[in-house]
Amino acid sequence: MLSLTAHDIPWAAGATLLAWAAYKIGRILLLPYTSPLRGLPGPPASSWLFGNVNELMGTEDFALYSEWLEKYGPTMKLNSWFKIPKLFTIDTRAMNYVLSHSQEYPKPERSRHNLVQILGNGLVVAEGELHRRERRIMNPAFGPAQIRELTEIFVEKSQQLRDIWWNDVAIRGGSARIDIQSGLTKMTLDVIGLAGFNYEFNALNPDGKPNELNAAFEVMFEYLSNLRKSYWLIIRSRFPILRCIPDGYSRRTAAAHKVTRRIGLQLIAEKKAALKQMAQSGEKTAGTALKSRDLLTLLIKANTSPDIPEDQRLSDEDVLAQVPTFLVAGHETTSNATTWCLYALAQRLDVQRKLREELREVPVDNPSMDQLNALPYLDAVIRETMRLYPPVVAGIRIASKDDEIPLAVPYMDAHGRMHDTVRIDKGTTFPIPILGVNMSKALWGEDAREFKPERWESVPEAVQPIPGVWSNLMTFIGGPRACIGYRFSLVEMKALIFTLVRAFEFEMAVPIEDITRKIGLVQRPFVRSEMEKGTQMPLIVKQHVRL
Ligand code: HEM
Repeated sequence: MLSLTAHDIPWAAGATLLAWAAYKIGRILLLPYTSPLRGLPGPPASSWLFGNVNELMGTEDFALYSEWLEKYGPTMKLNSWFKIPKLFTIDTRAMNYVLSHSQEYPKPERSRHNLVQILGNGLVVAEGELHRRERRIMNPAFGPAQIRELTEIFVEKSQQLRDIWWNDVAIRGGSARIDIQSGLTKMTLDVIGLAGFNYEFNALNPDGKPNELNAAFEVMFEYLSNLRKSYWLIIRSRFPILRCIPDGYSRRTAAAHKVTRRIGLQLIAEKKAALKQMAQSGEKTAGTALKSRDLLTLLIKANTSPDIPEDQRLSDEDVLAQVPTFLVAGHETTSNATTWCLYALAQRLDVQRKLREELREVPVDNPSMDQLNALPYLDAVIRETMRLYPPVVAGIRIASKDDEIPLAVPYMDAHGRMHDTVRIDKGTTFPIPILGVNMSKALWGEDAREFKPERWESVPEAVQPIPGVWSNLMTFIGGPRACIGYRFSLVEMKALIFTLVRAFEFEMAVPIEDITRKIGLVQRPFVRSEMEKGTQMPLIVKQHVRL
């Protein structure tokens, strides 16, 4: 009989570990021959090692995906490293299935880990029962009535940005090259500070002091922008065991998290005290009424409402986690979308003129939400921007069990057999190609890649089944995990475009081919010949003189 001595145990453990690793590696390497995805149509791998990875890294603007989608149909197999098959589909039924079964298709652990570094442990990363509870308590704060109340802030801050640009342009004789993205990002930070927490960032104020919360977020964004460049960060996000090794990133993000935590706790304490005072005095004074419209106050109010059973309420830690979530999720997304909107208008001067004519008809400078929503061409321009330039270009989910995903468009395998479902194994990742669906020629027609606000006068039948929460678009995705802040960002964007396009004319400052995009949390613009300057969108901004 075989007996192990104490001396043999490390060897036995080592051998078991090796056998386990060999088994795992063997299984991965055999996936091209064993995966249920192997029968799907798709492009051949350009090499055994890289699969299609190199081609996809080199593609810009989704061009290669579009080409393959046209060639292989809406559901295909792409080859990852070692030719491991990856599912890629823009099939509307498949997406609807995955998005509506959000409990069975959560976000993969590694993307949640990366999101936590920037957004905190809030709604974006919560899963299961906690997510359901958080969503129930937070939904009312993002309803139309609440956004109506916030519109005043959107308009005021848009006007502050307009006045800054107006002065910049005036001292240069009525026309100047301006990096519009920088001003827009400051504006949306100020807005989310005030509308989210009644907190003044003063980012637009040229004489304002550096803000420590803003500085903390810059550190977190540094983590994010390095995520695609640093092999160490990529490996660390895939192998959780490595995360305990301290490095510069983890030290800096931990320090930044300390700052957001301290300020978040202070804000929560202030809101609770204000609500208590309001409850005691029994009525709203003008000051408290104004303060009580911010998202955090509404969330705290909803969390203590008698409609929510005690055991369903969020802990202070859960409420605190929403502070960085609102700030990050609600800040650069909207400024980014507005940047691309002005870029699109700078290329289509006819659209810009038509829009300005509509906006100039409005007799007030401070429109309400209802006045903004009643402008049909502004609405079409925003929809078209959100279709062609979605700030978040893709999402990702992972199957928590073996499953069969239904398809609207069946696929034909290599043996000529038709399939109206795709079989997937537990652990299969499911990308949500937001940009791919928004730009699909099969769904939107041959002119899908063109900026045409007029298309919204009659949208094609084919887009009706797209499972987006807003406007047949995937921009805010759909289902129980759809963007909670979509109404907020749409009205904010309308206020910005309303104010800026009435005051200025926008033209390209560099040739169109010189503008490129890089994808981080959002797709940011860069100038090819000035990459060292970082993200920017220079446009020629001219004071609009009414004839
Ligand atoms: C143009 C602006 C915006 C875009 C394009 C956008 C896009 C998205 C997308 C695509 C998701 C889903 C991510 C995923 O599950 O993979 C999402 C979720 C979310 N967004 Fe937005 N967003 C925008 C503005 C906002 C604003 C203004 C806020 C808050 C003030 C916000 C808060 C959130 C939150 C909390 C979630 C998580 C929802 C959940 O999982 O239940 N977003 N957003």
